[in-house]
Amino acid sequence: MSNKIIKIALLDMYNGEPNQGMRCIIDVVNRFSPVVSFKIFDVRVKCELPDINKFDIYISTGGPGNPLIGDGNWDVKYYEFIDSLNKWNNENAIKKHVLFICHSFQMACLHFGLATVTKRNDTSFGVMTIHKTKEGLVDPLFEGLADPFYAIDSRDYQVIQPKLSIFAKKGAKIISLEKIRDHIQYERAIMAVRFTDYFVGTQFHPEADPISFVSHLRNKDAKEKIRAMKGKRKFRNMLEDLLDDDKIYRTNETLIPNFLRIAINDLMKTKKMLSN
Ligand SMILES: NC(=O)CC[C@H](N)C(=O)O
Repeated sequence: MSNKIIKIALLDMYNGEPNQGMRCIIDVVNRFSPVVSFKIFDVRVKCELPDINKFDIYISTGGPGNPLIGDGNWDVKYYEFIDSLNKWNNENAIKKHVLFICHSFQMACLHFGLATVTKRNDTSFGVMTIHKTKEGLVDPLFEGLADPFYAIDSRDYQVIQPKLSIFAKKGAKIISLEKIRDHIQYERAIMAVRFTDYFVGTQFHPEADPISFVSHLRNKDAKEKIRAMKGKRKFRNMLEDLLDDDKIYRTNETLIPNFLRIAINDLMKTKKMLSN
């Protein structure tokens, strides 16, 4: 493995299915290539998980299917792995920073007992507005993003019914929420959680770039499905949103870079302190 100072593990949760997420995450991580190197772990197909002694930063991706169900093997190991990172952070000065995206975010919320995960009535797919909570307004993950900001959402499941007493007990915070939906009976889903100072997760896809979205829509069936779901006008508006500098481009250029910058600064500081 390379000698670059900071080592990143990418936990591929895509179960071998074609996706845009990995390419986008690698693209963002490569913007930090002077100081970081990365390695990919195929969690669901090969049950691969990194050795926590060897990596500083972890990005756990989105993925297909029901987040409540694993195969009894990779999911058990994955949860044990999260526990071992948490334990590490409680016992060591040099911290492990983790970003959980979409499927991984849902699994982390379940694992920490913070909320309920249910299937939505319909798929959520497209450019969405994401609303910061009061705590989200001051969270460094969102620095440089407006309120609301825009992100790509792609999911059938939702994290709802937060158990606020468990949030309080663990010091976790809801930092963003879904837009207010048309029908009043729907609760707004949780779109991002700060689990600890070092673990944070988003329901949406902060790695997505406009090209990845358009590539997805080159599949005719996918395109027709989304167009039928949204109606022609909303579909066209969504395509226009992709071109705006301050929407998907802004989120792609801001959120994961914030996460990485915060983690790298913290690691450099503590590693230097300990070597003095
Ligand atoms: N893009 C994703 O990671 C989707 C997460 C989950 N499989 C869902 O459908 O809600």
